[in-house]
Amino acid sequence: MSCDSPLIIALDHPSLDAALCLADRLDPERCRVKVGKELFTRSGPDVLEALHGRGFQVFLDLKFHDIPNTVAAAVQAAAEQGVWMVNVHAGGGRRMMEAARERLERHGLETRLIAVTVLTSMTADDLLEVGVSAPPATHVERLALLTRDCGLDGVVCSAQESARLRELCGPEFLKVTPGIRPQGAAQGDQRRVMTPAEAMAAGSTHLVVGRPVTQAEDPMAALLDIEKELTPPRSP
Ligand SMILES: O=C(O)c1cc(=O)[nH]c(=O)n1[C@@H]1O[C@H](COP(=O)(O)O)[C@@H](O)[C@H]1O
Repeated sequence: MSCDSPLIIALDHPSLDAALCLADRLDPERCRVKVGKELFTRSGPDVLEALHGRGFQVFLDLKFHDIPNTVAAAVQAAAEQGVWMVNVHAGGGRRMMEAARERLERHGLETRLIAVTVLTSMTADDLLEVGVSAPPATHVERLALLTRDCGLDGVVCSAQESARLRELCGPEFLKVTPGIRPQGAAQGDQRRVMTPAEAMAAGSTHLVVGRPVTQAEDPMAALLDIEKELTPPRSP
């Protein structure tokens, strides 16, 4: 099933059963889902098969970061399981990203390949501590340009960086943005956040939303509230 919603719901659950319980409360025509490290490490590829069977397009978010050959093989393995999108860390560098992209091309795999720039939990101080003295926005720009140059489909970034990246890399370049917080929602461990409407206005192409939907009493209602916020009001 294909889906044209920009919403990607992060199934950050500790077990296959818990993730499917949540997925069964969502509509695959109104969102895609993201499977991350904890869920995949616990459940393995079974979770992908179960979600595909329910009609969801899946973003496999394992943020690969290793030597080029290892990452290319991992990206191929993900794509062969039919995932819609997979990601690597842009910090892995040009040869790693090019190897991953070339591997997909060589095997005719159409999975979208994107790269994480600077995690939305990172502040300028966090970057400084790992040897990056540039402000987060500058480092994101550098990594996004490198990612585009390597022929990837887009980046994961904070919505606060989407507008600048739309200018630099063009509107077609995917800007997948976590750190989305509807008005009044708890920020949690996220630092560079925006509301869904602000993020789309800034040029994000996809919004990754976790806890504001998954922890809601009625997840589908929370998703529809976000959808409503994104739909421009009709003129009278
Ligand atoms: O790659 C990601 O999806 C990601 C990158 C990033 O920089 N920040 C970030 O929060 N994420 C993921 O996006 C989701 C955000 O979840 P919430 O903070 O609960 O909305 C989590 O699954 C994170 O792993």
